[in-house]
Amino acid sequence: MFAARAVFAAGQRRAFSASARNLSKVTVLGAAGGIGQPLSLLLKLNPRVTELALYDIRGGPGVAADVSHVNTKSTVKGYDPSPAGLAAALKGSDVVVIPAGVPRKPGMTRDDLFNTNASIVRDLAKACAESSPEANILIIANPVNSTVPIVAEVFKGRGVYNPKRLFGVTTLDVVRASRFVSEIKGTDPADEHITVVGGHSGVTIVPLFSQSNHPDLTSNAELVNRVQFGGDEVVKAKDGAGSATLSMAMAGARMADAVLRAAQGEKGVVEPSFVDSPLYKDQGIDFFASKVELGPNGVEKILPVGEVDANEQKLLEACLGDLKKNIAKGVAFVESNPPK
Ligand SMILES: NC(=O)C1=CN([C@@H]2O[C@H](COP(=O)(O)OP(=O)(O)OC[C@H]3O[C@@H](n4cnc5c(N)ncnc54)[C@H](O)[C@@H]3O)[C@@H](O)[C@H]2O)C=CC1
Ligand SMILES: O=C([O-])CC(=O)C(=O)O
Repeated sequence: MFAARAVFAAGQRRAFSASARNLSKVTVLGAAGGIGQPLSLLLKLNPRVTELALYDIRGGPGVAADVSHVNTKSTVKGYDPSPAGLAAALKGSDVVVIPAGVPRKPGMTRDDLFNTNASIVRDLAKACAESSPEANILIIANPVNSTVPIVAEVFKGRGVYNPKRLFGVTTLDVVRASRFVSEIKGTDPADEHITVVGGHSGVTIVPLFSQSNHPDLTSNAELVNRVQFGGDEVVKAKDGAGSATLSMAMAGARMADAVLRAAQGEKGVVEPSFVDSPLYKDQGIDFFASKVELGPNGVEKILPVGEVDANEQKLLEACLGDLKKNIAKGVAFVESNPPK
């Protein structure tokens, strides 16, 4: 339970409103994968989850049987890999987390996953639009900069798009940034709150150290690079066996917990996320990751990027160019390959 306490502790100190709704079904699509399994375990340890629905094209019921023996109160059910199984897993869900999709191998960029993962995410989005149109949808599958716009387009096509309920999970970027800073400064990472904005790949990941406890780090190019390419470090070390799974499960569980805390009435819950955002719409960029205040209806408020220094301004410019292309690619995919 220590891990769960560490992941969920922040929320326990805050007050809940009287109208809090405390029943929460959470669905994991891709539950038998490298991320899906530890994520399902962490969700089973979260007392805010009352029903856990685990779906995968292979192995969902096995993971569910295993996790269901963990002695916390929530019920766990695994679903058959059929359209009916998927629909049942989604029905009545409050939060759907999607780590379904292939991971990188050394030498690949996240964009190299597009050809495989775009259609996986499109088809799962269609199922969500049909069976859980009002759920909060948390996208982990890469490339996040393109898969989130894919989900938005599918929902728009079905007339059920609610921009307040769609989240690209970028939590791992702030988790890494706070850990890497703590290693350099010899501090507790729990005290290091690093804002990371932009997107979730390479130069679209923009850490804003000028806004942190250590503004001097803004000129530390090695650190900036490590945050932007932290995923590559894991891909290289796993040497063909995939990408980050355990740290990602922790980050995904933290994001799901934040959404649940806000849904259950807690005020002032802020997490970073890649969302439909007004911040750079005037430049034709419809999605952007920044700090987001969560509420009972999903996105409550998108916080501005805030002041940045000259180094960060350059990073932001590089980010926006790539991001625009990644988003356009997702939108174009659904236009040319609509879900059946
Ligand atoms: N957002 C982020 O920060 C991060 C994202 N990722 C991404 O998460 C994704 C998953 O990574 P891993 O869990 O390591 O991969 P994995 O290959 O271990 O697991 C993926 C799972 O998805 C399942 N799956 C495939 N198609 C499916 C479908 N149509 N419906 C349901 N399940 C389906 C597979 O059977 C498998 O169990 C990758 O795209 C990876 O790049 C990974 C780390 C961080
Ligand atoms: O690097 C990858 O491919 C997986 C990922 O998104 C990350 O670890 O941040």
